[in-house]
Amino acid sequence: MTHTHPAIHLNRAAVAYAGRRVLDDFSLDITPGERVAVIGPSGAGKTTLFRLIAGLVKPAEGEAVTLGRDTRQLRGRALARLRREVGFLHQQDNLVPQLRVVHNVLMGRLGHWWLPQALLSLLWPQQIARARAALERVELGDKLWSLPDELSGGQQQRVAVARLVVQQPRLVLADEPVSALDLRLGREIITLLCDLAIHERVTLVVNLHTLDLLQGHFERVIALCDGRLFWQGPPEAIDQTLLRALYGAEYRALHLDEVALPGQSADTPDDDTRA
Ligand SMILES: Nc1ncnc2c1ncn2[C@@H]1O[C@H](COP(=O)(O)OP(=O)(O)OP(=O)(O)O)[C@@H](O)[C@H]1O
Repeated sequence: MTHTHPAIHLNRAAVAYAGRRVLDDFSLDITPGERVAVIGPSGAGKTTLFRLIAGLVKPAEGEAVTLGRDTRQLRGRALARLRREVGFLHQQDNLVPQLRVVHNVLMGRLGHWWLPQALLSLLWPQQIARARAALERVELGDKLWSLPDELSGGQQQRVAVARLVVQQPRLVLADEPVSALDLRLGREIITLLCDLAIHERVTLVVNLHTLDLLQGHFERVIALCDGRLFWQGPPEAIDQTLLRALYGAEYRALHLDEVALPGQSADTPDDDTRA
């Protein structure tokens, strides 16, 4: 199926909390299947941007259209349909600790099931083969019956990716999905997300604090500062001058001068360079 409209269309959108604007005059188009990283200093509005795209907050001004639906108009069933088509991945707490991995993965199907099937699945998981296949894709096929607490942080994030696999969303919004992981594990998760985006033609938007992971994964980077679009372009165009201007006082504290940027091929780690 071809989608003629952009996956995300923001037109001069503004978001305010208690009268204070935290996103302003924000225009952005993201095409279906595009892989985009969102960067910027603390408090720049990155999470708010994700909430706007997901329809969790409405624009105070301008418009926000996600997967062809104007989020200002969305209620009831239309909102539920959008939720089914948008997959989320957070920094942590993606899994329900009381539920075994198989149930957590199959929660990705909840939006597709009728209530009786969802309830039945809690007693005896429906579509175990589907859950197992998704877990094998993230190399956790042997953890079907484990509890989340029995898994490492990296494994828990991979289970959350397996849940996205069974959900089959058209758009994945990943808000700091690797901030709690070390660089190697973070790279694994970003690679899995990008593989999902490439093979299933899912649009992927990732709020990324670990700038070393821009290398080889994303087609476009969007930089936010003070609630506005500060810069956008290909990862290779990012240099230290841009990072210093974008992050200001945080530049040194975050050791951004040590980041391996995509444009500095001599210093970049040996990594997957598909994009
Ligand atoms: N629910 C809320 N009520 C009031 N203010 C909020 C709320 N959520 C966020 N803010 C404020 O909006 C601004 C943008 O916050 P947001 O979480 O979008 O930034 P961010 O770029 O994701 O930051 P970080 O990288 O630190 O997570 C901040 O000043 C924040 O304090």
